[in-house]
Order: sequence, then structure tokens, then C-alpha cells
Amino acid sequence: MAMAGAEWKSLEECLEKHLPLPDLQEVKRVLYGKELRKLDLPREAFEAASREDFELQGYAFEAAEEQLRRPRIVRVGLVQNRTPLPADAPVAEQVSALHRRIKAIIEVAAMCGVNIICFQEAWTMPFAFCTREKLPWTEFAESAEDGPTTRFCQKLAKNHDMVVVSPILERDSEHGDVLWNTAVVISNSGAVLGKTRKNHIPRVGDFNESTYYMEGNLGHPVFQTQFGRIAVNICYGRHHPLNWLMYSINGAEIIFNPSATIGALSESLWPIEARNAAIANHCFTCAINRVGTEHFPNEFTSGDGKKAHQDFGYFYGSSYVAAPDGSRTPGLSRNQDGLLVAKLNLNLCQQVNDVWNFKMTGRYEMYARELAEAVKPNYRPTIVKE
Ligand SMILES: NC(=O)NCCC(=O)O
Repeated sequence: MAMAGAEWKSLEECLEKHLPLPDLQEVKRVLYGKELRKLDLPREAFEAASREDFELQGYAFEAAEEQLRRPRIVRVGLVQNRTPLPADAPVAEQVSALHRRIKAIIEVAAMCGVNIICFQEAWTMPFAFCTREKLPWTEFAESAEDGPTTRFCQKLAKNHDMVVVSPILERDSEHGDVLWNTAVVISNSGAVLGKTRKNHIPRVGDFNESTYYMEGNLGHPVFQTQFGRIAVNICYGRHHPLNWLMYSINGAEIIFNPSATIGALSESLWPIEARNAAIANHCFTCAINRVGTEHFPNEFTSGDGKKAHQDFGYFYGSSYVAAPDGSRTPGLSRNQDGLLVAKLNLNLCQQVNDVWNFKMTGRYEMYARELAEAVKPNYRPTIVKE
């Protein structure tokens, strides 16, 4: 089966190139819910993005005016990027190069008025979990509370008055030096607001992450920021509807999904899952994926009888934001670093809830009872037979 790499820029570019305008409008209506207004971002921001060689796109989600509540406007920024140095460069140099790259991108986000920014999963490192090797990859792990990356993000957050969501490989030295796949949430004051951990760990293809860390033990925390209530559902958690649901039940208005995933495995699922979660949970979702192919020094196998290889496959970018009414932004490209800015009106969450009522019709008490039974070792599924 054909599987595009960097040469194929995006679904959107393909549609725009090949479809006559009336067809394009209908296709966009079906694929994206409705066409969103493009944000009027400052010229200097586009110039800086072009100088720094990354894509910049901005869209606005509107909500109806209300009599009693003011619009609750927040601008989110989603960052997707390649790893600037090869995976066999010294660890400290790779981390510094990524810090420099993110600093350049966040400066443009600040020009665009971004209030909350989120980076891709394990953003300070190559996605080395495919190798199953420990060194040097475990050396990328840092303290969530006061590691060099958290300190770096604290400065950025304070300087730019921006909430920063920083997904890292965490080393928890308070608890036996164990590793976790963690997102640190840093307030716009510069204080560490807290952390959340990846609840579902993949055991699929080369995603051998269970070799490095266990399923998160922090539940489904939601962080009250000055700009709204946010949660972080890390990568593979997006295949688990209950994971999204619990963040939503705890009050999340925006759920970020920092990811690292490749075309052969998930590209056809990507446009569906975060968008569906936004619809099902009456919230905004922000799906972020890394870009490019990362090559590792030593060969590894996928345990499927196929030849050993030195790369994971193609990380296809395509980051996007979806809204509770099912509308979504186009994706960033598949082959370029990028910053996607989206202006949200959080009033839309309650407005859609009042129309569709999924929280009211969800029958959670019935599922709680049935699930509590279904997980018991002696449970027998209810199958009606002739
Ligand atoms: N990073 C990660 O969890 N990837 C798993 C693959 C996927 O969820 O698409």
C-alpha cells in the first residue's frame, strides 16, 4: 500500500489543488464541519516564522453571544517540530537544540497573542522508545518539578505571560528514580501548576514504551488556569474514550493531546479521534504530532518477522484543533515544523452541551454499575443465545 512521506504536504493542499471550488466547499463542510475564519495574525509573526522556517496558521472558532456571560476568549498554540539534531548527537546538545527551536517558535506565538501553548509528546528528545535500549535515551529524563526543561519553560511562561504545557520524559527521584511519560503544566505566572502522566501505554508495532515506564498513577487532573480549565491526554490515550471522558467529567474545557505517531499506524485514525472526543465531551481538543523521520544508531526489530530497521517510520505532523460542535481547523502540514494558533470562545462548550445534552443523557450511573461488574474475574458477558 502507498504510504506518503515528506513529499506529500497535506490533505488540504491536495484537495485545494484538485477540487473545483463548489466541490471543495462541500468537502470542507463535511470534513471540517464548517469553514473557520482565518485569524488576522501580525505580519511580523509571519515574517519571523518564515525566517525561522516554520509554518504559521491561525483560525477562529466563534460562539453565539449570550446575555449573561461575556465571551470567554482564549488563544491556544500547538507546536509540531522535527528533532533538529540527529539522534546520535550528544544528549545535552540535542536538548539545547530543541530548547533553541522552541524558544524561536514561542516568540512568534507571543506575537500572535497565544495564552496557552502545548508542545509535542516527549519534546526534548528523539522518540527512541522503539529501540528498547536504555542508554543514552534514559538520560533525556528530567525532574518535572525543577529539571532544566521545566526551568526553561518557567522563564518562557513568565516572560510571555503564557501557560506552557511541556510533555517530557520524567525521572521521579522522590520515588526510586522511576521514569514516567509526563506533561508539566506551567502557569503564566511561571509557577509549576502541576503534572499529569500518560495513562495508557502502547504495545503496538515499534511503540515499545512499556520498556521505559508504567501507566500513569495520577488519574485525570484538570488544571485551572487564568484562561480556562485544561487537561492533557498524552498520545495513545486518545484511542481510549474513557480517558477523554474522565478529563471532561473533571471539568476540562480544552484537552491537549501531545503525540508521536506514524503514518503506517495511525494516519487514518488521526483526523477522527480528537475530533470525536471534542464532540462526545463538549470540549475543545488539540491534537499535536511530531514531524519527520528519526534515525537511530542501532537496528531494532518490530517483533513481526520483518527486517530490522533503524527508523520508526514517518511522523506526519498534521496537528489540529477541534471544537465541541464538530468543527475543526485544517491540519498543519505533514512535512514542516509549525505553529497553529486557534482563538477559542469557551462559551461554546456549554452552548453545545445545552443542545446535545451528552452529559445529561450519558447514563454514567448505568455504565459505572455495569463496568464494575464486567471487571470482576468471575464476570460472564450477557450474551443472549437461542
Ligand atoms: N506515542 C504513542 O503513544 N504512540 C502510539 C501510537 C499511536 O497512538 O498512534
